[in-house]
Amino acid sequence: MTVLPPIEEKARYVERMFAQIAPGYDRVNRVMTFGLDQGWRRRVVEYVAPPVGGRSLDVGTGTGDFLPELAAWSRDGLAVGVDFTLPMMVAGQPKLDALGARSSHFVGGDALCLPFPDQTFDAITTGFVMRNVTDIRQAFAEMHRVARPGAMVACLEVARPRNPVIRLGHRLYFEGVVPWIGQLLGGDRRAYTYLPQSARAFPSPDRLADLMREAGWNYVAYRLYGLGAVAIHVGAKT
Ligand SMILES: C[S@@+](CC[C@H](N)C(=O)[O-])C[C@H]1O[C@@H](n2cnc3c(N)ncnc32)[C@H](O)[C@@H]1O
Repeated sequence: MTVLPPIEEKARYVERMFAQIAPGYDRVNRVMTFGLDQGWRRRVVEYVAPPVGGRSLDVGTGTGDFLPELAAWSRDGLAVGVDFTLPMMVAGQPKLDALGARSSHFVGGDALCLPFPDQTFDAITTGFVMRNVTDIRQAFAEMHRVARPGAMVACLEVARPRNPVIRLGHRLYFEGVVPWIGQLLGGDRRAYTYLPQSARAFPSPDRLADLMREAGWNYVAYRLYGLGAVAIHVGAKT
């Protein structure tokens, strides 16, 4: 049975879902990915290489898992996480407090209409967000608008392994086990049923690369990680 909402209800559905799972979100992520998710995020930040003193942006930041790494790279610069689900950012606030950095901030806002002027950021990241937006091309176009010339974007998202055996194992795990992990550790089976279903409906890595190009990004390329279960796409604003 599908739990995917109709497109016109998707944004509201997504916001409500993440508000509900916010307190257990990080815990479920670590368990569900066997602790690999933080390594993938570090790799994403390496790809965009925020310059010292520069400004970086994480779109759909959730609990702000990218922000400590972005802040570490830009040191006395600025790291901003934008999201439209307030409880996710509230759950992540202790991470920013622990940084003790005045230069990391959460901002409420929509990825499809970012609340920043043109050419503001030197580096842009986004992780596990594009599956949830109603218009992927528009989200990448907004990132392109707020990027300075020379800035890089990197996008971490789920993918479906190409090897048929791994693909089958991945499907059994993702569709059979993950919802139960979500129920046990996050208290919400439905949200973790949405996850594999939204992943199935998500464009292939090649198609996602095309959408980035159509949104204005140049030198778009991607690499697969986690036996092909996730992809990191990168692009540059020239
Ligand atoms: C799966 S979480 C990912 C959080 C974080 N990026 C990470 O790596 O863990 C997806 C996040 O995207 C946010 N999101 C989805 N659509 C959005 C939109 N249109 N504008 C802003 N945030 C959005 C959700 O609120 C949620 O916090």
